[in-house]
Amino acid sequence: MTVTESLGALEERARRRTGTFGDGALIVCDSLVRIYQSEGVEVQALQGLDLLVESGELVAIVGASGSGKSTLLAVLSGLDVPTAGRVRVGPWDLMSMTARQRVDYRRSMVGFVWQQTARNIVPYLTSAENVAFPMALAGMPRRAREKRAAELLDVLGVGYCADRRPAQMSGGEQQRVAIAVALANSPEVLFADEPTGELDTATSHDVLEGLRTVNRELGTTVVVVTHDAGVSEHVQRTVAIRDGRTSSEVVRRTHTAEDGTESVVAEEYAVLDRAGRVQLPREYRQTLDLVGRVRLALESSHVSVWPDRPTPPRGPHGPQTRPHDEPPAHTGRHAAVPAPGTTDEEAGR
Ligand SMILES: Nc1ncnc2c1ncn2[C@@H]1O[C@H](COP(=O)(O)OP(=O)(O)OP(=O)(O)O)[C@@H](O)[C@H]1O
Repeated sequence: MTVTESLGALEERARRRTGTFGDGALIVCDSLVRIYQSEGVEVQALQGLDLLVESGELVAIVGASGSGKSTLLAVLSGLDVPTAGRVRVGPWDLMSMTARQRVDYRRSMVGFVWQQTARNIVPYLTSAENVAFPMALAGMPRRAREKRAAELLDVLGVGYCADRRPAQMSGGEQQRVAIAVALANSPEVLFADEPTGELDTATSHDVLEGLRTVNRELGTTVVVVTHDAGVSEHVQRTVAIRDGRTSSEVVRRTHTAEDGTESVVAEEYAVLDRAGRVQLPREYRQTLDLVGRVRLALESSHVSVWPDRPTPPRGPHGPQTRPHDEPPAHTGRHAAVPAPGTTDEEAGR
């Protein structure tokens, strides 16, 4: 098959592609924008953020202070409404929910663990009573809620804390009890906002492992927002947010060698957003001196990016074959970035 034929086949496939962004995903954030007005100044906390989370995933969202993590979680938890975009969690459209639906969503679909333990658990109740409390509000009979509270505390490895009040437990134990409280009414999704923010490294490890156990054993989808760089060891996928957009992802997979030995392989990806934008890592840009504009070339299996430097003349006296480190001659498939004529409207934004 020639390169031209193969590109034609790719283009035909692209034309046939249908469906809405995020079909089938449990959580869909599509071009989310959140603008705050503060003393006459506009702050764009989310700048067209795209994110998909599948049912059953354990995902960490990381990013520097101010990158938009808490804003995203406030939107996903139904506490805040974005300025523009589309956001759906399961069957719930978070852009158009009524106040009543928002309460139902927060009671039945999602659970929360916050950084401040005092926000998660009531100080004068024991751990077992704390976990049973949301079940009592939901009308579950006493025996059933006592049984479920004991089971959840066991799953989180804090069964021995059942009769203790928060002041009689360490910060890590309190956060694991908080996870059990959040799971009391069997939410499909658990959101955790900096759950290890006030903990030391060893205790943080226990809390993150608690989230992993919940994901594995109860099948709950977990989204954890954190500064904690060590989090990627505990999750399948780490999504990095920069300037209110997803910028890169690290995916961890278990690789089984021919002799049966298993190892975990972490691969880093750049994120291609809905408008086709991708952020090149700084070290790539510096190494190849990519500044201002670059040339793109569509190949049969990949896209290459070339520095914008003059290429040697071609023709009867020029090189007949293309050296390995030069872009191919212009075929109409090259473009400066952004691609000429590609407006935001055309990109569907
Ligand atoms: N209520 C608000 N009013 C005005 N600006 C806000 C408000 N909330 C957040 N911002 C701004 O939006 C941007 C994103 O904030 P956000 O709290 O989402 O970031 P973050 O990544 O969670 O940061 P941190 O890790 O420090 O909590 C920041 O510039 C912040 O100052």
